[in-house]
Amino acid sequence: MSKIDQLRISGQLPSPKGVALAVMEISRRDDATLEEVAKVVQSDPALSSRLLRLANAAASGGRPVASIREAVMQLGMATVRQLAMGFSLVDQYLHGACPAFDYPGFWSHSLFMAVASQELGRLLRAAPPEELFACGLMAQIGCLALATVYPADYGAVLAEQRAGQALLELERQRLGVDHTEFTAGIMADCGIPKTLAEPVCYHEFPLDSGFSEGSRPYQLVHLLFQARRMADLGRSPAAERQTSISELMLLGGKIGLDATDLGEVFDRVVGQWHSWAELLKVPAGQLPSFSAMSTAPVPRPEEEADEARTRKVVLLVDDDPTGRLVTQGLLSHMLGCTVHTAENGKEALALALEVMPQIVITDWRMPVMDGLEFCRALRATGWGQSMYVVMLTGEEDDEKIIEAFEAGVDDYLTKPVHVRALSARMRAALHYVKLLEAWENDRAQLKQFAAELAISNRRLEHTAMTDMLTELPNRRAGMEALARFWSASRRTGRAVAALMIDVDHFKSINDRYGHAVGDRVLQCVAKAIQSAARKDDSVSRIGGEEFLLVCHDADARTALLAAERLRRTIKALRISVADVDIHTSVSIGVASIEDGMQKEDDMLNAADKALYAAKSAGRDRVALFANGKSLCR
Ligand SMILES: Nc1nc2c(ncn2[C@@H]2O[C@H](COP(=O)(O)OP(=O)(O)OP(=O)(O)O)[C@@H](O)[C@H]2O)c(=O)[nH]1
Repeated sequence: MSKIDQLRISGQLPSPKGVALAVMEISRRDDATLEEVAKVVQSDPALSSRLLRLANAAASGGRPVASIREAVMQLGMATVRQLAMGFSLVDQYLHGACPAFDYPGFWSHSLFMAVASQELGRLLRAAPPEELFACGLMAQIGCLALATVYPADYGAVLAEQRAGQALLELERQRLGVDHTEFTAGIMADCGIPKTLAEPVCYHEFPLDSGFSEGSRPYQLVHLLFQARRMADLGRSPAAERQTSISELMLLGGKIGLDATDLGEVFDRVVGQWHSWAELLKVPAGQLPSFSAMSTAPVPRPEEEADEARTRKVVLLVDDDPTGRLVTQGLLSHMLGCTVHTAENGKEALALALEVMPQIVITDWRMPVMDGLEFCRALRATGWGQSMYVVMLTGEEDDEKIIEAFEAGVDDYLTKPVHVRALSARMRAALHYVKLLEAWENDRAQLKQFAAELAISNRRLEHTAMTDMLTELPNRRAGMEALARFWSASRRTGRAVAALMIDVDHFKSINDRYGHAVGDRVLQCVAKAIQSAARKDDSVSRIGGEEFLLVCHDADARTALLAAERLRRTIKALRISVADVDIHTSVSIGVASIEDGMQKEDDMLNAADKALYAAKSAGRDRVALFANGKSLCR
């Protein structure tokens, strides 16, 4: 004999009493009439008013139902029996022996589920709404039964249960039986037909039911699951409501309920829940309207506040409008993403370029361009490389999944989309996006550092190679230029010449006018040399009042002519500083590349010798050193 049978025989299982029991007995007889049932019901004022209320709700819009007989006729014998049972149980078990079991809370939740089942049933025409009311009310009666029969052990089970953990496993471990078995047993005792009792027993895990999609039990089990989730929302903390709403929207899509219908049903259910709770003396908390809850900002922990400010952009591609709407709702409400939607890959590709999403969630099978083609096209672009792509698929086949990964998807999610699976996948996607952002940030910073470094290196280099007074290349730069010109000449066979220019009697300018005026004279001479030189020649300041001009493609004659021109230019300079006009002159030593010269220094030394000759010859003149001799002009 099963545990339940033993308990039933010993009278320990929760069971209806009084009028409900009598209704049950009568309705079991084949010759029972509605009049008999009505008569018994009338003897219980509480039951009478409750049945009248339901009958009037069922007849909404029509003539009000005033008599119990009419109410019983309207509801039908089976429904009256089920309701009588349910109400009888509520009345008897508002308190109990298990201190850990929240009896009023249990009935409040069951009542919410009853009203939600009824209203969903009315909308979807899945079963008579009043029968669904009774089913909703009794859907978790097994929990009450376990708390009643095993108060201590069940208390321990409840204490052990972690947030979000299903009770069934714990119950089986501790008690050797779970609440769904008790629910099934009690529903059978109450005469609830198997066609209703079975979906009720599977309502917590509809996917385990194995009911074929589209069948009536399938519809019922999902309807009850939806009703259960609505009831769960009734008691969930404010911070979790948006997640629950998103899940409800997802589930609603499965039973053909769009977001507007769902919102309307939910608000209606809450209203009825309150008046039923008053009637049955069970608590019912206050709830904001469905739309208020779905648009309320989600309270987030401190560390997530930044993330909330920078909403992630998601592109959702799905040709199924319901699936798209539901997933969009989950992404925006639950995860705070900005969601753009497209109906096929082609449309999505254009939209991706426009909105640059960080995450792409795409269906596989779509008209025009399917998810696989879309993903390949996206990955072929430069800008689509770093987007995180999740493929929605009904395919479980490994080969197919591999094909998707080869097309460039980062992850996949099996359809129908479940809220927990979507959240888990989105967690991974958001983690990737966060890392990518951090990396891009680092890269941008590195780029900036590199640019700053390059600028400062250029500045340093400029400083190291430039004479600060005249802003001409300094000696080091002048020597490097000389070496370059020399090598180029060697390579091309073209001539090269060096002109060493020295300001005459510069010391006396310093002595007479002061250092600052001397500086000014040096600047003016430097400028004059620079202006006289050809664009590609090299001018540098190689000593205090000494400059070097290196001319490419210049033989001795050309260099001499240039030097003479330069000497005259400087001689003609009128340098005005502090109301004084200063005139100066330069001596220039010229040398050009000659046979026998081994390196650039040989030419430089030759120019130096020529300069010495020019100075010695009286200054303000040009001298050439060629073939081992200096010649002054
Ligand atoms: N104002 C100023 N004077 C400088 C600078 N660099 C070197 N001098 C001066 O330039 C003068 C060079 O004098 P000298 O080497 O005797 O040459 P000089 O007077 O031009 O005589 P000759 O070259 O023989 O014509 C020195 O008095 C240095 O102090 C500078 O940057 N600014």
